[in-house]
Amino acid sequence: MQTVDASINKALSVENMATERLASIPWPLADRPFVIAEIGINHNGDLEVAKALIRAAKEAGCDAVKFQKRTIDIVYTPEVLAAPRQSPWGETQRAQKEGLEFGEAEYDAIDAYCRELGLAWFASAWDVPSQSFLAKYDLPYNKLASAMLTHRPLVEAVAAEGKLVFASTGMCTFEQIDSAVEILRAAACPFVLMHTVSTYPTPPADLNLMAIDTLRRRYGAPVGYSGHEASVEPSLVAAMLGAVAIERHITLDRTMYGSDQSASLEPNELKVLVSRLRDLREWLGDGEKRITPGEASVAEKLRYWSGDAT
Ligand SMILES: C=C(OP(=O)(O)O)C(=O)O
Repeated sequence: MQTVDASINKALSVENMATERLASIPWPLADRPFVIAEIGINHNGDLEVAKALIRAAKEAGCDAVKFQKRTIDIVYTPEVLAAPRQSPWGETQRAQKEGLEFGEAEYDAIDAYCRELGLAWFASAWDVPSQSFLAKYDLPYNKLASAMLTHRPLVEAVAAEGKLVFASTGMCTFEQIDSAVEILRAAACPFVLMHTVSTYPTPPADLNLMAIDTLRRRYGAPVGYSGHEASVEPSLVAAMLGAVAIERHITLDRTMYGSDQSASLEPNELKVLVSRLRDLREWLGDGEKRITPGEASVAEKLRYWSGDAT
C-alpha cells in the first residue's frame, strides 16, 4: 500500500511539469501510470467471481481494484425498479439491481481478501449513504463516477474526506466539471480528473483521447483515463498523452452476462496493458539525440566509404 501511495503522490507533485511542458510528452510517473482494475458490477453478485477478478488484477500487476456501491432505493425511482427486466435474478429491474449489489458481508470478505493479497481496493459510491457505508473500510482512495459528478451532496461528501479522488467526466459539460472541481478545490481535496466517454463499449471514433490534454490545460490538474473500449491500445495512447492513471473494467470473459462486460478487458489483456505501460516509458527515453553504443559499431560497418561525405 505504501508504494502505491508514493507513486500517486509523485504524480501529483509533478502536475506543473505536465502543464508546462505541453510541447513535449509529459510523463508524470517515473515508471508508468497508476492502473485501476474496475470490477464494478462484473462480479454479477457472486463473491467467488469477485475474488477471481481481484486475483487476476493482482496477477496482472494492477495497483488497485475498484467496485461500485449503490443503495438501490435511493439511486433508482420506484417506477424504474418496478419496470420489467429479464435477468438471471428475475423479471424486474429491482431483481436485477439487487442481484448485482454486494452487502456488508461481501465487502467484509473483499476487504479481507485484498488485504491478504496486498492490493488496494476502493469503490465509487452512487449515493451519500453508500459513501458513508464505505467509510468503515478506511479505503485509500475515492472515486466519483461520471454519472455522479453532478450530484452535489455526494461530491461534497467525497471532498470532505480529503482522500485522493479519481473524478470521471463522461457525459459532462465544462460547466458541470467546473462545479465539481470548485467543490474539490474548496475542500483542498486532491483529485485526478479522468477523461471518460460513457458508452459501453465506446466506438473508436468517439474516444477523443486529445481531451486528456484539453482537461489538463483547462484545470491545471493531473488527468487520467477511464476507458470503455474493448481493446488495450487506446490506454497506451492515453498514457502517451500524459494520463497519470488508467482505469479499465476487468472481466473473466467478455461474453458473460452484464452491461459492462463487453467494454472490459480480460485478465491476459490487462496483464499486457500493465506490461506495455511499463515498456512505454522505456521506449520514450529521455528525448536526447545520441548515438547509442550499439549504433557506433554498426556505423563502422555500414559507413564503409573513405573520406568525409558530409
Ligand atoms: C461508472 C464509473 O466510472 P466511470 O464514469 O469512470 O466509468 C464508476 O466508477 O462507477
